[in-house]
Amino acid sequence: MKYFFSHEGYPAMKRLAADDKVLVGLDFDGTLAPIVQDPPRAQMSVPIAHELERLCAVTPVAIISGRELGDLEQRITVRAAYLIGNHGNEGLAAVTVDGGACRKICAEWTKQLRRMPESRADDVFIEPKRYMVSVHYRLANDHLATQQKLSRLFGRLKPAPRVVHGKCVFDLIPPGAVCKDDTMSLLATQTQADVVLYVGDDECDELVFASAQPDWITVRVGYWSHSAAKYYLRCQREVSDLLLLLNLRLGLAASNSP
Ligand SMILES: O=P(O)(O)OC[C@H]1O[C@H](O[C@H]2O[C@H](CO)[C@@H](O)[C@H](O)[C@H]2O)[C@H](O)[C@@H](O)[C@@H]1O
Repeated sequence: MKYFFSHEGYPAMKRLAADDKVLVGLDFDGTLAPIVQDPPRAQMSVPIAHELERLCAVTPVAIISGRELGDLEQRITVRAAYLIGNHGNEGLAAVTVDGGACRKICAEWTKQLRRMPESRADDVFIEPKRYMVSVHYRLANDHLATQQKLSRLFGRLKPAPRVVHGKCVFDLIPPGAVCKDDTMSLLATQTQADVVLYVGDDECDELVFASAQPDWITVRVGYWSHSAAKYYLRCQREVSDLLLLLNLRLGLAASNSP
């Protein structure tokens, strides 16, 4: 993994030029918004919101989140080409998932989990969504022990979920539902982009990094030695610098100057 804002990141920056069609994929929590203890309080900083608005005006931007679409819409007030919830299961016409079946499975998992005494702890929060169930444990004192306890519970769920581990959260994905890797690859084909850039920070985003085409520019927020991303940013605050750079490269700054 190379630091994006270094001479090693320069070839990637150079590819982000105004005469190419650049598709920008962005994750929300941990990327556009800093991680906070209380999920409803997550929001973009003013510089990030400002740069994102400018970027959306010049190039197709896809914001892909594990959040529900309605939740995401309240946090993203700019007009992005694609606003996608539940990792891709909401907001993208090309994804044809059986919503009714997913909802039934998620409701069933929620019921099963709520019946298990181990998941009723105050420090575990079950967030049922339409296309998946998220189980949060940020408030737990012992993260490792809680992770292990929850993983054992998930092994008892019927039907068996696909489990994706985020930041102090497990996403339980029903059979047949898509994840961010499927979503990004679909978008790259659909938009016929010359250059694809994807920025994210957790395990769902690692699925995109790992399945990316060799020429995609993949950027992880926060260094992790096992990451499949080519580049990293040191911290979430650097996302605004990346967006600013994109806006400069894509020519918006020039066209806005008096
Ligand atoms: O795909 P993302 O946009 O990264 O969404 C993934 C999950 O993000 C949210 O949870 C995470 O952020 C919270 C606020 O910072 C934090 O408290 C939590 O511990 C993180 O896991 C969101 O609440 C989930 O619904 C998303 O699935």
